[in-house]
Amino acid sequence: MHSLTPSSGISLKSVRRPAPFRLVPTRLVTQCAYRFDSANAPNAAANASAPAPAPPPSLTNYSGGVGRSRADWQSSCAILASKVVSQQQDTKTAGGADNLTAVNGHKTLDLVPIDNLPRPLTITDLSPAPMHGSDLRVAYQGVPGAYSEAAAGKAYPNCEAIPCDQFEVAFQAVELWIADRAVLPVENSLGGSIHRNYDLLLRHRLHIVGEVQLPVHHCLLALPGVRKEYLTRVISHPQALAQCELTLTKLGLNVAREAVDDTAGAAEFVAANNLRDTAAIASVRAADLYGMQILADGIQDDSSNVTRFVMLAREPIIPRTDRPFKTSIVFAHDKGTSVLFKVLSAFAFRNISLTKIESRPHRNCPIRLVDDANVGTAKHFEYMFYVDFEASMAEVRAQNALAEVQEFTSFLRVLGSYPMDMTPWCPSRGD
Ligand SMILES: O=C(O)C(=O)C[C@]1(C(=O)O)C=C[C@@H](O)C=C1
Repeated sequence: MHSLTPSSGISLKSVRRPAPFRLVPTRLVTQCAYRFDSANAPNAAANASAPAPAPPPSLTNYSGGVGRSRADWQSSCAILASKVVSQQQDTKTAGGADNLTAVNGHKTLDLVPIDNLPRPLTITDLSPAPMHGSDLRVAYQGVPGAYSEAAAGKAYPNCEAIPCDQFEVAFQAVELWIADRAVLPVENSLGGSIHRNYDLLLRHRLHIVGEVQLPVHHCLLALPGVRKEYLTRVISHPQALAQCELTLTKLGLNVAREAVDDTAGAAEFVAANNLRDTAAIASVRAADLYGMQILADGIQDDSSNVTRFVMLAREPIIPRTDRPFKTSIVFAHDKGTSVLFKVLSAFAFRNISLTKIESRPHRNCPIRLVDDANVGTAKHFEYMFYVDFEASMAEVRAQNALAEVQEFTSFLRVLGSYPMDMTPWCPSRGD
């Protein structure tokens, strides 16, 4: 896939927008608050699939460890935040406590956490996490005009949307306290699951705190004056290309399809490079932002094209029973798929509906060999199973179902228990 980030050498100076965040690779894993997270249990597959990373170099002298208390966590994040490189921050004064304070918004952070002693709680430790409103910083993958930005706005009206060049960066932005939430696509009604984000949900320790379903209305965008006949290439996010596959053919476009990082980034790329033979599939907002002409409107293969996004936070929300909730879990068993029926029965017996099941390769143990002296060796694939079910973790039936599931699984983690998106159905529009 092409990357359209400024690092690809393409000058985007003509388009004025905040540059997406890019982070230096670093990993930090928080502790999971859910009772059913067996990641810390001996032999847990989670440990195999998401091993606690060695502390990054700047933390190697930090004998207090990471994640033992909220205060430790904040200090660690402050240090890790100093590793953040963004184009925005490059222009600011480099290094120093002031810089970190600006990034994290915690004026009282002690940035030299040398000793083992627990740090006293401060008033900032006790303040509740922001929920809605203009102060909330929400990370998304893509550039302004991406559907993920629209999803962030739907989930948290008036939030400050923070563009990130990769999904992984959006996770890290929350872990490093640069953002309060991340909003990430997990599945589309036409294109299916966004597998990368399932894998990242497991690798990182953020919690799903909500979901939004966004009608996705695609347009074919080209530079002003360009006609369809001039086109030799259409570029967009692979999901968007997949969602418009049939319509592109129906439009009689004999063009190469090329995948890039995000839809709006595709529009920006065409505009910034004055490409008259290339169209982008993106939103109406992207057309406005990057001065593109709409050659065809509503080109998704199905008018009810919807993408489901999840909202992620450092802390889980407290599950409730006064409104419809969904719970997302991931589990594995070292005896392969034979456990699946038992797990599904645990929900069926309690009348709990499953809304989604997804399997992904078990990264640490992808193949299981079963030797039969007479016949040879069977090579079975091993999986992580992701299940969404319609119940809140505050409900006894959900707790009992998971207690039963835990008996059959070598690893079980609750990714989040959160309110379902119950907004009235309104099919895809161009706004
Ligand atoms: O490229 C974008 O605009 C995105 O927000 C990403 C994304 C995706 O990953 O599926 C989101 C919604 C649409 O389904 C198409 C693309």
